[in-house]
Amino acid sequence: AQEQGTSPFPKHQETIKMDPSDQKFFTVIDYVIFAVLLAASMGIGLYYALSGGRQRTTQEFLMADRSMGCLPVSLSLIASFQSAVAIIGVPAEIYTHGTQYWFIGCAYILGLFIPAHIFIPVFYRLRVSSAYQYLELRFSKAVRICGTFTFIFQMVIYMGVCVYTPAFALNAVTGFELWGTVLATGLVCTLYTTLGGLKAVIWTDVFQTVVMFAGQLAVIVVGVQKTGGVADVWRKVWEGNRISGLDLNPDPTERHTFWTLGVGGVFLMLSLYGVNQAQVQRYLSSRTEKEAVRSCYMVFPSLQLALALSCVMGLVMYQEDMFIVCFPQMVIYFVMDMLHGLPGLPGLFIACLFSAALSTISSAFNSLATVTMEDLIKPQYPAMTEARATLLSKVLAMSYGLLCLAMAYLTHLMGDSVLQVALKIFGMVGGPILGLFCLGMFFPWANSIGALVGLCAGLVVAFWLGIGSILNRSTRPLPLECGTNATIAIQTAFNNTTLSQPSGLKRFYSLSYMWYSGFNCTTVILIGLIISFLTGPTKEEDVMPGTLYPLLGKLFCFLPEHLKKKLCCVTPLGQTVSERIDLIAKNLATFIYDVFAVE
Ligand SMILES: O=C(O)CCCC[C@@H]1SC[C@@H]2NC(=O)N[C@@H]21
Ligand code: NA
Repeated sequence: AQEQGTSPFPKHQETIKMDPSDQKFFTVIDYVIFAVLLAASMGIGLYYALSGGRQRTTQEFLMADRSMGCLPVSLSLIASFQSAVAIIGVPAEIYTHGTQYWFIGCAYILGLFIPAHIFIPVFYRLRVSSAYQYLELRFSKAVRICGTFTFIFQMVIYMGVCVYTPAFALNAVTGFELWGTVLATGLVCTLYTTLGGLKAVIWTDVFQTVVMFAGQLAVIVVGVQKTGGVADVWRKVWEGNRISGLDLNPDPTERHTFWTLGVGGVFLMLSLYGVNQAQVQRYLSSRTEKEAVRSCYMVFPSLQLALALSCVMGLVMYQEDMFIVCFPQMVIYFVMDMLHGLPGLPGLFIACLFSAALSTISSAFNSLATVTMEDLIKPQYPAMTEARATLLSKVLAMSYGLLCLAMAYLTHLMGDSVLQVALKIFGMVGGPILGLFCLGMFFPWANSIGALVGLCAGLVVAFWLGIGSILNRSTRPLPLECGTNATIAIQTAFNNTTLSQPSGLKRFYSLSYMWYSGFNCTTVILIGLIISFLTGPTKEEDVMPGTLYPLLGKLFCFLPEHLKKKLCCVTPLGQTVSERIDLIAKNLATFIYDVFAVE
């Protein structure tokens, strides 16, 4: 095959393992492009380490001096949760299950509108550095600590998946050195995050997002051009009935429908773009609240573009009639097959893959260092000097970097579809955290005990559901196209035996993973409210001003005033904390004056 200059991949190959000896994939220029990506990221890190305040304060290292504009913040918001998992996992999803997943784009409307008008104003006016400080202001220190540890748990696992995915996929197809890549990526990322702080993380995210879009676009252009044009791609895709229509099936155990993606996806988006520290930190690093809201709006078009690029990539792949086993590596297999012989393009795609990974794990490192510093260490050592605090933050970023490499190895053992693993993590852990914040912001009666018990119960139910679904996975048949002729025969036989509709607990376990965020968020709120009412609900006037959002007041705006007053809080969000404190101080002063004056 090499002689004829055709693709080095045999067609209809049963196994995908390529002979790693033929390193013909990468010419020198490809390695150069990959090296340039790492060097440029490193350069930005060094620039911010040696310029501005030279990262001497935690305000600069962790909050970028709250001086950022909406453009870099919005691109950084995209990059934080658009990793190699999406670049590899979404095309694989479209290839194997059709375009149903694209409907998650409908969740982006409310998924960004609600953060822009509810979560950002509350967090911004409280002038916190970490989202979990809100939990202490609204509830208690214990709730804040539990929220922080839950977030750390979620991001550490997610980081491992993000580092491991590109390296493992590349190694499986091209023999690209696995642990060398994991080490190189992890170290470069740890270095520029530790040296340059949030400013470096945001500006490398901007650069890496551009590389990410460029790489995906290149693959699509070459793919369409090789097929002979858009019309041919469309015809093949249509014939292979990859274009799935609007599936309005209300069954919550149906994996992907308009409801699980369009509605369940809203809760997933809120858990990420509403209350996840990585995103909240970016909102808080904006120079004004308006700038933060604008950056949230600007995320919408770029997120739709990112979704469209990865979905179209899955469709372009489909025109190849190669039957290969479906797993994340297949995308690399397809891309390497297609870009073969075009010097520089395989390198560009590798750079795209690692840009996606680097931009996500650097955001994870930085947000983990921030919450560890702000929520766990500073409250214990209030007298710590700024210099020591900044040094400690850098040590934390470094240690999270090394921990992430260890997590990468753990991912090796997971094996599920990486997109599913990532979304399940968000659902199982991000969902309860979202519930905790909603409990605090929308329900004034919620108290600390209710919040604590609600969070713990929510996590227990979430893990019961998540692990139960893995253990009880009725070996759902792989879609037909993903196998060789032999497996297709078996699948057809299997499909004919109508799967007995699971009942009871089995039905619970087969809940679509896209509903995990919504389900777990609701569990935390319900249990939190029940416990709060049982242990004495908080009175609205006792709640720290600025930590409530009158959602219920707005939802029930049609109710008569006296009912509304009783039923839900109507504290106008407009009052900033300082105004409310002044009001309380003035009332207190008058009260004291009255007392003594009488004397
Ligand atoms: O790419 C990843 O690392 C995680 C998978 C995508 C996470 C969610 S899906 C909806 C939203 N759109 C994105 O691009 N990321 C988030
Ligand atoms: Na990313």
